[in-house]
Amino acid sequence: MKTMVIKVGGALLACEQGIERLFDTLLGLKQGGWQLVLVHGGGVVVEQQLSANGFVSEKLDGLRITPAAQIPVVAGALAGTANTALVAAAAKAGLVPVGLSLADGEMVKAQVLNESLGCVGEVVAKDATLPKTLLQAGMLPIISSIAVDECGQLLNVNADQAATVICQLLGAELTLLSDVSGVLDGKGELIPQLDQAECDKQVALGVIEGGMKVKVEAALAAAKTINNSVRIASWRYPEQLAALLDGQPVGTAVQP
Ligand SMILES: Nc1ncnc2c1ncn2[C@@H]1O[C@H](COP(=O)(O)OP(=O)(O)O)[C@@H](O)[C@H]1O
Ligand SMILES: CC(=O)N[C@@H](CCC(=O)OP(=O)(O)O)C(=O)O
Repeated sequence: MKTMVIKVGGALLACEQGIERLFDTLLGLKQGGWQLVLVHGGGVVVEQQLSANGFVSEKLDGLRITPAAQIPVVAGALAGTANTALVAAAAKAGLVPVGLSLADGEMVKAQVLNESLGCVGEVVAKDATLPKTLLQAGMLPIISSIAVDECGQLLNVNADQAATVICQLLGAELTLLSDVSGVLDGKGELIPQLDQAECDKQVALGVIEGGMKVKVEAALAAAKTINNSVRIASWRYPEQLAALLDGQPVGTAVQP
């Protein structure tokens, strides 16, 4: 059976209608014969909860600097608030979700990415037993981007990088759904196709930056591993979800 990893992030967690439409789409894809894994971020929820706890948060090149004192709040926001909200909505839509984080079932191996970012992790694929077992049972794994390293330290992983690693783990297709309709050029127009050379050019020009730079780099890494294009599109627009359901081209195709 074909497997697709779908990643959602951005303001989705604050958009009830968006969540409902997403799971209706996932239900349609499942009925169309796809095995699905949902990987999620929730930067908006992280920011709300850090600020409610009196923390100020900063990003560096699209990655959140995560001091050790903040990781309990970040883990609570992503593996708790965001994950359970998505599990609840998936169950309501008639799917059989299982809420997980990257820390479960030895799916990945994690380590600190760079001491200067604090408790931020980088991950590589390890053992696919857990998600494969759940998929065979017809369930929908919903995975947050919280990992644990070999010392038992909780780590905050960018959710696009988390999705790439789960895609690599399963040899699955990958679709990254964001707030924006895809990668945009200097005039704000959608770039339908992007390869490494074009990506390097747009990054050097400063057209692709911040969270989108992290996303495109994660998409390129995944595309090369699976030797297939990776889609960057949006959960926001019903017509993009409909196209995804119909197997039509949508958003930006990142080419290996
Ligand atoms: N060339 C670009 N095309 C589209 N978005 C871009 C581009 N460069 C930077 N961005 C920014 O990247 C954001 C998407 O990245 P991010 O916020 O990390 O998404 P998500 O939270 O969905 O993972 C956009 O909302 C936009 O502000
Ligand atoms: C290290 C790092 O940047 N972690 C991200 C994890 C969540 C995420 O990636 O959320 P989106 O997909 O909504 O952007 C963060 O703390 O915001």
